[in-house]
Amino acid sequence: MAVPTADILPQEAAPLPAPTDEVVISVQNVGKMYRIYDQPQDRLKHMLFWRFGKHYGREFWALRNVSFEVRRGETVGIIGRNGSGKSTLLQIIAGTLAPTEGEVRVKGRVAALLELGSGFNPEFTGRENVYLNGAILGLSRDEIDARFDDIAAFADIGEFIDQPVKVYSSGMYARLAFAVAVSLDPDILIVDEILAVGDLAFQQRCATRLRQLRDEGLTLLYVSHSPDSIKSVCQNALLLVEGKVFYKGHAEETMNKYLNLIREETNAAMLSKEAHLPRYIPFHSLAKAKLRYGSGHVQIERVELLDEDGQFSHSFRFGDMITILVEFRSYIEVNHFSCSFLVRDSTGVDLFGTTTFDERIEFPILRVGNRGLVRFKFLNQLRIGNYGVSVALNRTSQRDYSDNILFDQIDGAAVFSVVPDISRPVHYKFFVPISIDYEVTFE
Ligand SMILES: Nc1ncnc2c1ncn2[C@@H]1O[C@H](COP(=O)(O)OP(=O)(O)OP(=O)(O)O)[C@@H](O)[C@H]1O
Repeated sequence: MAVPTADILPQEAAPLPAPTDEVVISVQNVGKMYRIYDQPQDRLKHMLFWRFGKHYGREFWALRNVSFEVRRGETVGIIGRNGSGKSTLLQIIAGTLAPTEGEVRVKGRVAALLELGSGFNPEFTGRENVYLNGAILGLSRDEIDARFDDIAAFADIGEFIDQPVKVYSSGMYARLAFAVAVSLDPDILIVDEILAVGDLAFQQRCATRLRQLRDEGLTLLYVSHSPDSIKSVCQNALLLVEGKVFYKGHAEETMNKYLNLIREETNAAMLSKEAHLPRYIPFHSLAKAKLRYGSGHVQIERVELLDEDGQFSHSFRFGDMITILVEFRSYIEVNHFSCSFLVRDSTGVDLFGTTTFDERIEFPILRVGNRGLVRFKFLNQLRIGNYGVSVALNRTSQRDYSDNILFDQIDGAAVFSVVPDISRPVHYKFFVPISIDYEVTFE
């Protein structure tokens, strides 16, 4: 078997180049208002009479009081529910939409991959659009000539490059748009969901390219609905809720806030069906954990990592048995209790884990004041690196999780590292036991 060469081996996330202090995007108190008309004739009336101070229709603020700064070399993900204002914000920063109020300042050459249909002239061929976009970004014909083959190779759309863009499928369009944007050396790249339309191989190529550009110091704004995709590409992230910045921080923290928000909404809906339960019990123990959420009806009291000898440890080798110990206490009576864990890599991407419910373990009914513990034991098959463990307590009895209540979840409840063991290299993210069989024919 060919041994993978070092350059294709995934490395432990190298420290990213620190963003400089230079602010390249400054968004100050930005708001975007749309007027919503209940009757079609109100639009006309508004156009005719607003000058005289008479307004028709309702104001709807897609964005309001949005302020933040992005430094050169920073990679910022933007997440939020449908309609939270992500695309509006990107369009305002890209300069294709004017804000109703506030100010945006952008320094440097910007390439924007916004929604399908923007950026290319549909009547021109792919080739002509490449030259058009290059010219808009300030490149000379020679400079574009020098890059054209790379762009065509990355887009990989064959003879369609000489067809008008209007006959492209959405995937082809996205391929060419991405290839053009990343090949023209922008200082700032703005990417909306557009990548989601390409096939999986293309999405992976895009993600690899974005990481490469990020490591070379590109400033990136990246909208996606996938927390994992944001965590793997961005250092920091913004969470938009109803047109406002709800949180800005490290990408993993922001994604946790986002998932938390969704879980809290689901929890509130679920708890409202169970009128006998208090809505929320304040956390008593481990309460300082930063990324903790849930209803508090059952609470995590302690999380420890143990080695084979039952000793506390935060450092393991390949092949070691690791035990995650979770102690909990119940503040209500609970039927269908379940405990789960999840291991994440150093960029926050979820790797593996399970729930006692999925493993078909049935707990007795917990009574008020009951304490208990769960030990998850697994053989460490991870490569060298740092890992975080999230732990959660739930109520679940349905296979589709439709009655799920999240009692308590602590992200990063424990951390550990896997240290080198030269006798057993692990080339990719983790190893799974593999049986190998071979045949050699001798002539
Ligand atoms: N031209 C418009 N007129 C009226 N309302 C609009 C207009 N464009 C956008 N909106 C509204 O502004 C809000 C924000 O829209 P936007 O497309 O920015 O959200 P988003 O977070 O990108 O959503 P998604 O995840 O669905 O793409 C939505 O409620 C949308 O309906």
